[in-house]
Amino acid sequence: MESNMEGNMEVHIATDHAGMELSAHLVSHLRGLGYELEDHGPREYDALDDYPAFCIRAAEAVVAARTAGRSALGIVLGGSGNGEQMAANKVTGARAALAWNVDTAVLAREHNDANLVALGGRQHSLEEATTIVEAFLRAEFSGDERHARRIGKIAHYELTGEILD
Ligand SMILES: O=C[C@H](O)[C@H](O)[C@H](O)COP(=O)(O)O
Repeated sequence: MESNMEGNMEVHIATDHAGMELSAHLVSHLRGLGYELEDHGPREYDALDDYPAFCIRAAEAVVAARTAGRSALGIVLGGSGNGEQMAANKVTGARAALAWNVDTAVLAREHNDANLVALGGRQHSLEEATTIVEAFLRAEFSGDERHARRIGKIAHYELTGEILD
């Protein structure tokens, strides 16, 4: 049974240069709250770095942990969060949602069972982004049949190429 209790939750984080300040802040803040943080980089600031590898590695780690039965969520950061979300969503089993306020973050968990959140570091203050991320990590999937059914249709297409109406 998954639990979103801080002490029981792996959080995989990745960014590019545009989200590095936010990433460093979140790593330290979330560790302080008791989350088990794994930082997928980058290690050093490089204004010409490319987000796909960092985000794909974080998404792979989230999917692997959840497949192994562990509680895990991911955070991918960039200037807008757009490309980071796209990259993470190329990993089979990843459901990365771009959140821009607390509501979209909570709905991503409650309705879409998102396992990663994407955020734009250039779109929020550190405080606002932290509030959004915390809301995402604390929210839970509702489990409602209609939401599970819709997520199932996405997964079915991902795995088979068949579109279910
Ligand atoms: O979707 C992509 C992200 O927002 C990137 O962080 C952004 O494109 C990086 O922009 P730049 O290379 O101009 O710093």
